[in-house]
Amino acid sequence: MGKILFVINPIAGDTDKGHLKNDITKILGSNEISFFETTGEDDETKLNEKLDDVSPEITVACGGDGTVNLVVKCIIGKDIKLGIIPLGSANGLATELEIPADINQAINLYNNPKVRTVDVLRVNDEFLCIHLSDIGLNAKLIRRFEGDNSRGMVSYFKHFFQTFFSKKAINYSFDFENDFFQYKAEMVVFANAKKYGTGAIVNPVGELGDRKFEVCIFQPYPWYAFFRLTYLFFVGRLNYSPFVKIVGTEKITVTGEQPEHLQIDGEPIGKFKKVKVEVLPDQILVVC
Ligand SMILES: Nc1ncnc2c1ncn2[C@@H]1O[C@H](COP(=O)(O)OP(=O)(O)OP(=O)(O)O)[C@@H](O)[C@H]1O
Repeated sequence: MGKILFVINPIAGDTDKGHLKNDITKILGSNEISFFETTGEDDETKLNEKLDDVSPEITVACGGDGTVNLVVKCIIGKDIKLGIIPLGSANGLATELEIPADINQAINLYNNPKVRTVDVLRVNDEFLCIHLSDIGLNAKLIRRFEGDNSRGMVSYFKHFFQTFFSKKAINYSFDFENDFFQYKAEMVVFANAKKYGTGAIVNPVGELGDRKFEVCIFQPYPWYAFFRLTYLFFVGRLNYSPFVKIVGTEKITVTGEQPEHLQIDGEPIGKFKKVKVEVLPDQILVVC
């Protein structure tokens, strides 16, 4: 086994990671291991320097989806495999890949690593998304929550209700290279995967390595449809709702009548009127 670099986000998930390095060294003692800690500032440049220095075979994101996204940005196009130790408040990709939530079991995977190929999405020619991105309702909620120092579940639900009760639908045009349509929508999801870290299955037909992604369009619905919609969300049957359109594609440009919040892999990116998404097939080998 070649070198393994562990990228630790010390603040992810708000948990104590004091034992992490020791646990990794104990479980993987016979391997050549190095560590890199994120600071939240200029991590991409610093991690790229570390990768040049260490030349690892595997780089393991120890954190949530934001840390995974950082590692993917730095290893894409290089001959380096991705690993994940799920330590974030949102571990959407790790859950999707069925990486054990038990940290020691997740570390133990590197004693006998098996890999699978996953696609990556490129957003507005600039950002990479490996899990889920969306514009509208959810992105606005994430932006509000991230901007609140008080975090935690109480804060999350406060922002959830504030965002939910002030939601509005706007007109979007959907330009698939060989098709074009317009809909009013409250939220548009660009889904490489199936489900959010909460377990809500936004894209029942999602597959991480199918060389395409799905556009999930949430249209406005009457209040009484809320309960069925929530049920369908959690049992993975949103494609049975008349208010949700799910379309598979390799490329799309979505243009809203006004700029809307965009989030990528759980990180708020800003407001955009136009969002172009394309799949980069078979980009990453991930240990799972
Ligand atoms: N040392 C640090 N101090 C402060 N912020 C950091 C640090 N290292 C990374 N970050 C920030 O952590 C975020 C990524 O967190 P990640 O998604 O992996 O975990 P998380 O627990 O799910 O976090 P969040 O709830 O913020 O999404 C990025 O916004 C990144 O800039």
